[in-house]
Amino acid sequence: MATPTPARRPLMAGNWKMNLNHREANLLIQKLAASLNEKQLTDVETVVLPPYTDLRTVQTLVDGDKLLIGYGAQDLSPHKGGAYTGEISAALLTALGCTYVVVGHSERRTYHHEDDALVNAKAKAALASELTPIVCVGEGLDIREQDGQVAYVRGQLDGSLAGLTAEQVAKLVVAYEPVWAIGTGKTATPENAQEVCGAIRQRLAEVHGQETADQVRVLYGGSVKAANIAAIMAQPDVDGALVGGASLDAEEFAQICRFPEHIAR
Ligand SMILES: O=C(CO)COP(=O)(O)O
Repeated sequence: MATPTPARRPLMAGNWKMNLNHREANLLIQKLAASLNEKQLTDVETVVLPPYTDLRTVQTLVDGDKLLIGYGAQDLSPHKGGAYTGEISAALLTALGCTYVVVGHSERRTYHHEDDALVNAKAKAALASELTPIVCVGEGLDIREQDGQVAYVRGQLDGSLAGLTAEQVAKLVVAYEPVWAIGTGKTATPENAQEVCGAIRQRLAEVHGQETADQVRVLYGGSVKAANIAAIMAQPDVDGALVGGASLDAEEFAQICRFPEHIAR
């Protein structure tokens, strides 16, 4: 008899992007902590990804009040340290208690010309420091209009995860964020999300084996809100969400993290 697949714990990660200073971060974390009880924070892993300048504040709150809220950064340098003006290394992030880091967000790929090779180097730098990379992939509107999303995302995934062992892949998170759905209010349908998240898991299984693929959490991102999270989470290969705009409102993000209650209703 096949061993049952261990359940993947849902993960809701709030990408604040370039929003909220450290005082505003303080307020949002306090409100979030007040809106979610211990069971909710145990059932669904809740993570915030603030700007670098907020990380010390978030660390102080999380440590001081023993909050069950994880945190991390939105990017990191592929280099270990040294003369790289303006960059932040994995070691600087782990020193602040970060456990996650986003790599290859479409805004970095577009505005900073980051390619799969650089995303791959960043994922490796994160893993070498015990940080969990959230590796972002996703097609633009032109590719979606030609129905090329699956092939495109498979290519991005192969490039971004090149040279990683199955053991390393099992530890990371992949986020599927169709570029046309980011900040536009156009959410992919739950079926659109499942098609590509399922294809991501299938590709991971082809390269690293089914057992590894079954451990990887695959998130959907793009105009996720409290109103659409339950339908997205009902898809078998979607294990959570990478939330932008809606994560800046503590109550909205808390409602997203409480999605099992929306499903039960
Ligand atoms: O880019 C995103 C998260 O990383 C999605 O942003 P929105 O939720 O604002 O569409």
